[in-house]
Amino acid sequence: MAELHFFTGTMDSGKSTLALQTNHNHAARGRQGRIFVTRDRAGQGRISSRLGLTHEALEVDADFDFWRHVVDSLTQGTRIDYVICDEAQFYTRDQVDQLAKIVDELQIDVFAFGILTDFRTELFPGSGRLVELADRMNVLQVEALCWCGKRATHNARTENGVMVTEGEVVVVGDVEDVEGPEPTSDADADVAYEVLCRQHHRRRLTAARAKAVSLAPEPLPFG
Ligand SMILES: Nc1ncnc2c1ncn2[C@@H]1O[C@H](COP(=O)(O)OP(=O)(O)O)[C@@H](O)[C@H]1O
Ligand SMILES: Cc1cn([C@H]2C[C@H](O)[C@@H](COP(=O)(O)O)O2)c(=O)[nH]c1=O
Repeated sequence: MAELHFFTGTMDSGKSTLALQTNHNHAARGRQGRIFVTRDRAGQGRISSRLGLTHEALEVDADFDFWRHVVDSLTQGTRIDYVICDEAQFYTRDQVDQLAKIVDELQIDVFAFGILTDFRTELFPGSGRLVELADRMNVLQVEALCWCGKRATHNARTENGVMVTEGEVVVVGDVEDVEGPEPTSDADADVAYEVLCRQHHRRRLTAARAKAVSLAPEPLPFG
């Protein structure tokens, strides 16, 4: 029986790597796959992993109809045994419904990969629908870590090095090196991401801020 699989984890937890490994393992056994992505950091029509692997993929926009695309391909005689979907958090709820229909009606396996929540800790619509519909939901085994050493569970956004909790939901970007940039006050905000444990996300305590706080001089013992 075909299944709808949803693999999730924070940013930088290895989802794109696993997507490309999954594709490799199926293709190595002669299965024919279709690979889809939307708004990868590497640009249009590519899946890229921080381990250096990249693969071309079909770019999905908000109007793309997975069901139509797969049915048309099959009608034209193209074989499709499985479908890989990266950055699935950006898909619409309707698109995730189409993926479920592909599994149920066409018996094609779908492997979707994406982050669960945005920088405000709210579910992305596509990920929410995947949680609702997936046959199997898998949390990545390679844990990304907060600067404190605990498992990172949340994706924080920084602008000019300062954590923010308001703004556009979709801003393509990457995780900074652990300490992050020095805070600046440029008009054009430099957007980056950092993975944190829940406690440090709640307290808005990024690696850079934790370092600044720990280096602050002790208050003088007045009075
Ligand atoms: N230089 C490196 N050496 C070993 N592993 C690395 C290196 N750089 C990145 N990685 C691994 O790649 C993971 C990120 O993979 P990626 O597929 O890009 O993540 P995601 O798609 O979840 O954002 C990191 O968690 C880490 O395990
Ligand atoms: C938290 C959050 C992330 N994004 C963007 C940033 C990246 O381009 C992708 C996640 O990619 P990854 O392969 O999992 O690292 O999502 C966003 O647009 N909005 C957010 O709130």
